[in-house]
Amino acid sequence: MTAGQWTAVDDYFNTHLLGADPALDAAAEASAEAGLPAIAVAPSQGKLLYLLARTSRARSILEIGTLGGYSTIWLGRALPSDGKLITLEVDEHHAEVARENIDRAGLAARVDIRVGKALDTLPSVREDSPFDLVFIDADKPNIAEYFRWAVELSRPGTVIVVDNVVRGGEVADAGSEDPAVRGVRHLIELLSTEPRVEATALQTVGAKGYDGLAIALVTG
Ligand SMILES: C[S@@+](CC[C@H](N)C(=O)[O-])C[C@H]1O[C@@H](n2cnc3c(N)ncnc32)[C@H](O)[C@@H]1O
Ligand SMILES: [Mg+2]
Repeated sequence: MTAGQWTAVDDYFNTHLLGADPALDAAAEASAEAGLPAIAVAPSQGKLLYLLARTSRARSILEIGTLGGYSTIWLGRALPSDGKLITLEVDEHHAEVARENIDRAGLAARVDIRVGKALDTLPSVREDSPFDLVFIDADKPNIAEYFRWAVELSRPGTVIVVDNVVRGGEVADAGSEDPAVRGVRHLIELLSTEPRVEATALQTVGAKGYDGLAIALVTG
């Protein structure tokens, strides 16, 4: 299997299962033009988030790591018109680009972007909890701490999704000194010992390369 094949299969699935999407295409283009890094979820992963939110009938969503709002738009679309999504972003420029993208997608009324380090802004979202779905996609060294917060802000039935847990396969290396790998390994340890969740993790390939995500259900 080559990266070319992964991309071809992604293109094939996306053409048939996702179709044209002017608002998301515009968000991706505006983000690239504004100089944001190309680290948003892939379209098929965005749709997975959307489907998970629909499946769990989410009315309130918390996202950690907004970038240009690409995943925010997917998640925001899954909400009913009176639903709410809070997204946390440290970079004011990213947040500004996201605001425009989310506005263009017609979701401004449902989405609240809070700027600051997530560990500083998370206490402020306690009053909006419990959330029905939490998507963690920010800096990886703090990923376990974000997961702890996600569980605190959940109820039984909440779905927690954590992106980018494979780190090019290095996650299996117990000796890695990469802070992102160590952060993810800390998360996996927490997932295996936290009695209030059941979890799994999946490796993924596609146009955006090799990576993976963890999914947890809060059970107690
Ligand atoms: C991978 S990107 C998010 C991609 C986005 N979820 C998507 O798929 O469209 C990670 C984002 O987290 C932000 N970030 C990094 N450290 C952060 C922190 N301590 N608190 C909040 N956001 C942070 C970065 O600025 C960046 O915009
Ligand atoms: Mg990600």
